[in-house]
Amino acid sequence: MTKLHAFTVYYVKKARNHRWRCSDVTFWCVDEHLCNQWIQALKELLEMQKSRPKQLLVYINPYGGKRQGKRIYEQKVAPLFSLASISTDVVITEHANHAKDNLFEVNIYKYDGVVCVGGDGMFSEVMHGLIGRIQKDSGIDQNNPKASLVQCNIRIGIIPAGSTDCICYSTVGISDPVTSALHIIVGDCQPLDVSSVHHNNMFLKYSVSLLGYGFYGDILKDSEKKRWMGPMRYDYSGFKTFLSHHYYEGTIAYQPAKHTLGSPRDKDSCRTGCYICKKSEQQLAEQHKDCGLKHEEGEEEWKVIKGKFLAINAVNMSCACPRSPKGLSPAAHLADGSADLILVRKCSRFDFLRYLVRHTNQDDQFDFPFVDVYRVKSFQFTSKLSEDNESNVMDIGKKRFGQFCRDHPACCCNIVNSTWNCDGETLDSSAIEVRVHCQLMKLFARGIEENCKDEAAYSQNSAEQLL
Ligand SMILES: CCCCCCCCCCCCC/C=C/[C@@H](O)[C@H](COP(=O)(O)O)NC(C)=O
Ligand SMILES: Nc1ncnc2c1ncn2[C@@H]1O[C@H](COP(=O)(O)OP(=O)(O)O)[C@@H](O)[C@H]1O
Ligand SMILES: [Ca+2]
Repeated sequence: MTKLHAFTVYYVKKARNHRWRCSDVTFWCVDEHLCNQWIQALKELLEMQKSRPKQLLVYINPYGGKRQGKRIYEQKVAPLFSLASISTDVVITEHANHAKDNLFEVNIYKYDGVVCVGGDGMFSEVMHGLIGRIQKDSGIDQNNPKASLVQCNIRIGIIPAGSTDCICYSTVGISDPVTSALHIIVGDCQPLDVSSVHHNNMFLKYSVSLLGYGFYGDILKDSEKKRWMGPMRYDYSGFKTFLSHHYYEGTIAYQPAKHTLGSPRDKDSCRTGCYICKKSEQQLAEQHKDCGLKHEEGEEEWKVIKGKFLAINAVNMSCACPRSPKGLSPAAHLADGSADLILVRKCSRFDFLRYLVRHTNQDDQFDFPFVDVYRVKSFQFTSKLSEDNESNVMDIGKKRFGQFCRDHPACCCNIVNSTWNCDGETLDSSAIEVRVHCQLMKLFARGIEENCKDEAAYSQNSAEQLL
């Protein structure tokens, strides 16, 4: 009978398996003044949330994964952004490198973040654009492998719409567009280590997830020809590569990561608020403070390993994905300034299969005599082919390996090199120099949250956050 006044509050509701959903509740009352007071108070509270983005630059790869990027963004993400009063500039990419090139042209500083809708390859492109742009604007030469790179404070949000979506899964705990959109809206921030990859004093790429030679390099190379198959191409090429059972000879030199507290065989993994990553953040801040007195990194010890390898994988994060929920290195940290270097030596097909299967169950994939894992802050790799030509792996910077393969007689090229898979894109050189840059960039994420024991009680209590 009486006139009612109302307002609706939208909030995040946590569901199972790290999934977030948007829910709403409407409040009614008869007193108009009281209702307005509530609205005003809530608006002021929201205004105080300084970490929430107001303006975003969005890149959509319409051809990633199952080619659903545009639909996913328009139907699931854009309505949430507008509900949260976020304004967006949207670019639908027309070709590879469109997003990357665009980031060198636009005024990136007017945005609170960049969103990429696509897979790991698309994320990689946006990250290269953003990190490259910041270095350019700061006068840093990316070709110098020893350069101290400038941290990028413009956060990247990943709306998963690719094939593997390992970076999203490893930083959020699930590949789900709505969950990722909500992490962007509430303004989460997760720092991330980035590896730089050089060859011969020339910058090649950055990597945040997997740098893989041998098995994962060969899968990627074969699967690129099968793009029309969509995400299935990795199963097809994976099976084919497994049967081919190629191994590669080479030398690895690495510098152990002595600054971090963890080890790759730890039972605990990196979770929201991880103290090992916090410790690295403190060390980084101290380094920035007394940068004049910085100790020479190059002086520290190098360990050298020669051998025949089925796979060489360097991962900056666990690389968990729906295919392997605990990932390639379950105890790797998102932001500790180190990478886990996994060496799988020549072994039988059966043993290699046992190793692969352990990525999908609870057994320890490092507990094999032919698998070694090291936590490193930098490493170099040279294949046997290049080595025969040039001798000292420690001096790869001075030499010109690229020349060798092209000039080599065709007859030997069957036993040649594999290629590096760098976050889902192939590299042209096999000889590379890699260095981990602690927390070089930031994501709209908070790492994987600890599983709650009582999920039912959880969703009723503190788990809700105002939109
Ligand atoms: C019985 C056999 C079991 C096989 C389990 C093997 C574990 C699979 C672990 C995959 C780790 C993938 C790391 C992520 C790589 C992506 O950057 C890349 C590119 O992803 P994108 O296509 O851009 O989404 N994907 C691949 C397969 O190379
Ligand atoms: N419009 C486009 N046309 C063709 N390729 C594109 C386009 N936009 C982006 N790309 C490239 O597609 C590659 C793969 O995209 P990604 O979104 O990672 O999908 P997937 O996970 O299926 O590999 C990226 O390396 C990116 O550079
Ligand atoms: Ca790391």
